Amino acid sequence: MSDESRPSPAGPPSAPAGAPVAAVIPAAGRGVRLGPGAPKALRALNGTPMLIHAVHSLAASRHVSLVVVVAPADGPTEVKSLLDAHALPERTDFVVVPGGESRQESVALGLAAVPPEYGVVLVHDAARPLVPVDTVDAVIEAVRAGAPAVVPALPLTDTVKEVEPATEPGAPEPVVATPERARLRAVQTPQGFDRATLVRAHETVTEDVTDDASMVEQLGLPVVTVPGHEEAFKVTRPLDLVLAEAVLARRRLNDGY
Ligand SMILES: Nc1ccn([C@@H]2O[C@H](COP(=O)(O)OP(=O)(O)OP(=O)(O)O)[C@@H](O)[C@H]2O)c(=O)n1
Ligand SMILES: C[C@](O)(CO)[C@H](O)COP(=O)(O)O
Repeated sequence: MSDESRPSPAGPPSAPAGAPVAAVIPAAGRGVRLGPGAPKALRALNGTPMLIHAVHSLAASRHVSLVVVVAPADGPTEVKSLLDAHALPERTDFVVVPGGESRQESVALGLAAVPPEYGVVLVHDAARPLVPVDTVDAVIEAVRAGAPAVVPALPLTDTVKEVEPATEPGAPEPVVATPERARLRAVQTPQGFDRATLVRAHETVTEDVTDDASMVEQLGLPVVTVPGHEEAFKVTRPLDLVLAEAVLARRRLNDGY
């Protein structure tokens, strides 16, 4: 454990009280599941790039004083111009770094650009552009209260089956088990961390994972949930673009966003 963490002889490492908060936004993915086009984070939602919506959502929290955007490997200049072209809160600093081949690598590159004084680090998918600020703040509050890792989570509405994956696309897959749905959660971002814990997780875990919190689980440290939000959904497939634009239209009607 690094000296940056709060001394905690009896418990897990935790962020120093009142530690400043940085957000790392991985935005370097191609968006293959969305279909052909520009990198997903640069595609427009109601005329504004998804990434700009995501940056606004994180910078809306008065606790977030640094945002590190992890751009497509060949796109930092374009992303810097995009950030310059949009009005963003003056109390927040913005940094852009090039991303890697996988989400995990991109997060590690973004994390390396966070100065050590930021004791709390959020990792937020650019592909979740509409996360409400209350969700962001709930994650920050739980990390500041002493949890080394916090994830926003929602109960599932579908029943989930474990299968023996087919080797050919579309082939029937034998069902192996039906996990008890009441014990399952779908997790979202931002995921929040004591900075030293996240750095250690990225230094230690080398296998592929699909979220950062699972790396902390592998260290044997506790990860806790806070309530997620249905508007924090991930834009993954084309129908998600329709939903995101509908959410924006509803917000515009309700509060002029
Ligand atoms: N090499 C990568 C891959 C993904 N991401 C980011 O990680 C987040 C979650 O990934 P996902 O939704 O899977 O995005 P893509 O990898 O772009 O999607 P796909 O798998 O459909 O290509 C996105 O904000 C994406 O930009 C990243 O920064 N670097
Ligand atoms: C991190 C994440 O958004 C949590 O649900 C998710 O695991 C990212 O998955 P993806 O397949 O890389 O989009």
